[in-house]
Amino acid sequence: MGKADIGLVGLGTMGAALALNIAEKGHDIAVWNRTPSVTRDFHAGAGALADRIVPTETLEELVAALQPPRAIMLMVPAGAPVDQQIAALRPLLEADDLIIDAGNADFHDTERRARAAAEAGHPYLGIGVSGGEEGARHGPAIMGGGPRPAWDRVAHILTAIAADYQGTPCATWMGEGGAGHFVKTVHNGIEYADMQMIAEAYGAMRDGLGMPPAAIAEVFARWNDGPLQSYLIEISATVSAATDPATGQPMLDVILDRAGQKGTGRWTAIEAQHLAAPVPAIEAAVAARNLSARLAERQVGAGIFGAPQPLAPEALGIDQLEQALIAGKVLCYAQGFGLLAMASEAYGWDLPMAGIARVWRAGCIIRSAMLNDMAAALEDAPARNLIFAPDFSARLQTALPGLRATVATGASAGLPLPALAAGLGWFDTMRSARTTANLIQAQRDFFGAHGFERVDGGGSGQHGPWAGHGMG
Ligand SMILES: NC(=O)C1=CN([C@@H]2O[C@H](COP(=O)(O)OP(=O)(O)OC[C@H]3O[C@@H](n4cnc5c(N)ncnc54)[C@H](OP(=O)(O)O)[C@@H]3O)[C@@H](O)[C@H]2O)C=CC1
Ligand SMILES: O=C(CO)[C@H](O)[C@H](O)COP(=O)(O)O
Repeated sequence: MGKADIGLVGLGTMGAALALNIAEKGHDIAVWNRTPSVTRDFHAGAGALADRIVPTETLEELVAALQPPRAIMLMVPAGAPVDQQIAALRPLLEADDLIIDAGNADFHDTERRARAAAEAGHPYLGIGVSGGEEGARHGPAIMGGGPRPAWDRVAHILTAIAADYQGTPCATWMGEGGAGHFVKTVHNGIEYADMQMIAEAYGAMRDGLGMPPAAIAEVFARWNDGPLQSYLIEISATVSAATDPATGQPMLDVILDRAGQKGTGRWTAIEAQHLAAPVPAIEAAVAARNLSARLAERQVGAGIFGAPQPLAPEALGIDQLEQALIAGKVLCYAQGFGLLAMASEAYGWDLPMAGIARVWRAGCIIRSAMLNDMAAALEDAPARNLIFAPDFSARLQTALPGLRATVATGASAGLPLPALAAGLGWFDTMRSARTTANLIQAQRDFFGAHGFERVDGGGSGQHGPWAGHGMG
């Protein structure tokens, strides 16, 4: 073999799968891992693809194995490991050699690294890759960010390895700097909300309707044949049907209810707050993961206040729950796309809103039938709130009664449905031509002389007849 087309650092779950995918698509790849035995084992297990893979044990060997101008992809944990790898590689590289961070990253880090690279005259890309191990192996969704010429240099490899949606590769350049990692972050924020809402429907079936996992699995499988068709509903059916080999119990019943998180949902909520973008369903999903971690405290709460009340079978129908999830899904995607639109404007990215929906149609964790219709709606009017697109306002009109019934019934019984309820609260505010923020303004003016605008005009900075009564 001559020099390899691309290099990869980090042969963990994602890196190993991506390397095999790249080799399978006919590109020679040189790989390096911090722990050399991992590289050796990976190469030994690569089967027929081993011929296209160059295992290396030092970064010098990795660099020497690559065709200049080189391109090296990092697939290591976010944060310090990425900075460490850039610092270790840069002195070994030539000016035009390209480093690509393909892991998840806080987009502020990507912006900082991209700035430093640009100042030194080096190309740098931050790309979001979604799809988990299976996606990385057979076709992920790829959200690129950084200088367009750098993207163009590797686009033929990235589009070759990406998922394919009816002939269109799910790999798109999103914009300069940290745009790709920002889009991936919001993807994950939506992922959190989508997963949480599905988990809430599971909770309503398990704790409200007293259904066993096998029956819940059948419901998820049925929903996956309808408007909710998606990877997350599909895998919810699969995991609900699984049995624990050790105990013979339903697998879900032996898994502790404490959810992990690596930080991307939290980044979404933080960025939304920075931009004053309202994404309460995503924030509720992040909070739900944080609450899940407080197991001992929740057990004290259960002891004092008691468990949720079971529901009578006629209190909540499975069809109503399905409608609740359809509405919830539209609402959390509308919030996510709203955040992307605000970020696009604030950071001057000109994000391709419909293109984002198109990239998410296959390969990624949030892939679903609905995304194709979202792409069409965003194509029509990229900055419009998704719930105002005729297709989605019609879906909401149909599904909202189910969401209202689910949230109301759940609240009466004490079933926690924080993301569905937050989605509904956002919707009901979005449809209020007059909210109650006039009272907030009066309160602010009373205690802090902050001023307000009047409905009959006169500009900002007007005051109520309570001047001098304020405390603040
Ligand atoms: N798992 C998933 O579903 C997805 C993960 N991602 C992102 O991909 C990236 C990799 O994740 P994943 O493959 O799951 O992680 P793994 O934990 O499976 O692998 C991590 C890899 O990074 C290496 N590594 C860890 N720390 C350092 C360091 N300080 N310096 C150099 N190498 C280091 C490890 O090497 P060693 O063998 O020596 O420990 C290993 O090869 C992360 O950014 C993650 O957020 C993105 C999409 C999906
Ligand atoms: O990026 C991903 C999927 O898109 C990773 O699987 C990520 O780790 C998921 O986030 P978390 O670990 O916080 O649940």
